[in-house]
Amino acid sequence: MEANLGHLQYLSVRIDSGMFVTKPSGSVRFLQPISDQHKPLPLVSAFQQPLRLPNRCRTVSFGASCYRENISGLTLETENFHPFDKDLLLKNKSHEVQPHLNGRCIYLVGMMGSGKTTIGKILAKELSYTFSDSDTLVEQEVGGTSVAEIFKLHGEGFFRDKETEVLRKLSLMHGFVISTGGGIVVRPINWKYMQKGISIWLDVPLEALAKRIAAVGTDSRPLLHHESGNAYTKAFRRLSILQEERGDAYTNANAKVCLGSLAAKLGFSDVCNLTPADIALEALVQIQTFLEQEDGYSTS
Ligand SMILES: Nc1ncnc2c1ncn2[C@@H]1O[C@H](COP(=O)(O)OP(=O)(O)O)[C@@H](O)[C@H]1O
Ligand SMILES: O=C(O)C1=C[C@@H](OP(=O)(O)O)[C@@H](O)[C@H](O)C1
Repeated sequence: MEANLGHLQYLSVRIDSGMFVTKPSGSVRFLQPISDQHKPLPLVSAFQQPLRLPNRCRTVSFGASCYRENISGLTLETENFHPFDKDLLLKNKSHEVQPHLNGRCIYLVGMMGSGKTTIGKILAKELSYTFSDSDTLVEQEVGGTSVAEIFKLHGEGFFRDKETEVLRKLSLMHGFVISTGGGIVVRPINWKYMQKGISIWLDVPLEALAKRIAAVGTDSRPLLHHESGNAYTKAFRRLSILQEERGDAYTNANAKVCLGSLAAKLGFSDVCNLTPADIALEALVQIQTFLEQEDGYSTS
């Protein structure tokens, strides 16, 4: 059962206060079916209002006004809850999605700095999958040589061949969340391997990518390392060119998390306000939508 949280809402339902959490879309989600077995309070009305705190943490105050009719006269009780627990939301969503994956691997694709590693690790933990990183596997294949060194010593073509070989091996595996290198999308053969699993594109605005990369430096990302200028400007300039060159290769992914749309949905003016947990949750929602379309299953 869901009720929209966009405005002050009045509900007229019988609920047990321990049975709901809020969804990032701004709706209330009941964790269990509501039934008389749970001995709920006879709830006459309830209201809730999303609050924006100065530290950007979203919380929801849920006021419940309950009239108990079994006592002589009416008793009014009002409580406030803070049910916005992202860990719980993530856990619930991954429990919903996990059985429908049938062990299929999840491939995260996106530009450098889009958060494939950060989000991939969260997804792997929540889905009880193993996290892997295609760049790390390439480095291992080349005797522990870093990606930057591989580019310097052998060139990009050599790196791309190793990347494809690593992907071929991964495509035979089950139960992995894989953070891929940003350029993996350019070779059609790589898509053939990724189609064994489910691919999800983290679509992040260039400004945010450049900010993140400027913060950590370009040493480990050889394709961004030549330009002059300050770290943000050179990252932004080079990322724009790469994005242009890659065209719409990322759109081959089965599902997409668009950070711009997600921020708007959650009421943020800037994608920088989105936490990795927000993004991981949205990734699971998008994977679920893909699976529903693919298999016709529904969790609702
Ligand atoms: N949602 C986020 N908000 C802020 N910084 C992030 C977010 N996701 C990732 N980062 C930071 O951006 C940088 C690149 O992230 P990473 O996960 O390594 O990206 P990728 O694997 O796609 O290259 C890291 O320093 C990481 O901490
Ligand atoms: O976009 C690219 O072509 C690359 C992205 C890098 O991975 P990340 O996306 O993990 O930074 C790495 O594979 C290599 O530096 C090339």
